[in-house]
Amino acid sequence: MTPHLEINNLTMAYGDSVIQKNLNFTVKRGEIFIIMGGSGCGKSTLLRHLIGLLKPSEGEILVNGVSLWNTSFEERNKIISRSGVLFQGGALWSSMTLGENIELLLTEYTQLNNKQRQDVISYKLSLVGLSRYKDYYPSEISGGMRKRAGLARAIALDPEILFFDEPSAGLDPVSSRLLDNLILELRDSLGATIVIVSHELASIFTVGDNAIFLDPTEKTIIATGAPKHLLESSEDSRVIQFLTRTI
Ligand SMILES: Nc1ncnc2c1ncn2[C@@H]1O[C@H](COP(=O)(O)OP(=O)(O)OP(=O)(O)O)[C@@H](O)[C@H]1O
Repeated sequence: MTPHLEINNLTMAYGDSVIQKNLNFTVKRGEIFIIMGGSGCGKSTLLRHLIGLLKPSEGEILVNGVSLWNTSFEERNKIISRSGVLFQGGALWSSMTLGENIELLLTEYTQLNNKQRQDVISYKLSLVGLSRYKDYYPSEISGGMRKRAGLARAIALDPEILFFDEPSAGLDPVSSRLLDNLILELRDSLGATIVIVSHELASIFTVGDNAIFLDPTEKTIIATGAPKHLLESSEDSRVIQFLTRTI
């Protein structure tokens, strides 16, 4: 079966500054895949490449077997429109209610009429436990609720693949655990593939089916596998140190 994502010999750079090189990995359909590594190693940069915001210096990214950059502009936009993204902080539009935040995407990208849009908004907010908050502004709800609202917006267009950048950043341990449970529920109910940048160990071990570990010095992947398996069997001190740290 074709992997949902296939990354071949990817090198990423800002100008002359190479961030990571020779990255090779695949993400299976329906998998929760974690991109991990210490601060500044290039996790968010990789995520920005996977969602088509940045163009590789070398190598290619295949989505369902189709190269993201070796294709037409229209085809690339079509691929990108089938993915949902939750950036750090939730990134909701603060001048709009939660309902309006979702509605904007539906108006832009679908032909749904007003009644259908309201039904989708109610359904997506109910999936993340925010049914009663449709008319609230982001500033009127908690940080954990804002993350969930961002999640509702990320799934507004029924994406096949979801990308999350540090979803539990800034959350207390309880909200973080609730968000992990929600991510698992969404994977099961939507059947979506989920790619998460994270350095939160509790979250990595709870939701991760598979993972890569980026190293800032070698500037490439130094470990691949299920996080629990890496913890038990990796012999690389950098990986073990990361997976057993206490902060
Ligand atoms: N737009 C940019 N232009 C130039 N350099 C950048 C840009 N964005 C990030 N970088 C650099 O690329 C490197 C990787 O950054 P990136 O944010 O991808 O790392 P990260 O692993 O996600 O870090 P963190 O865990 O701290 O969020 C860093 O050295 C950063 O300074």
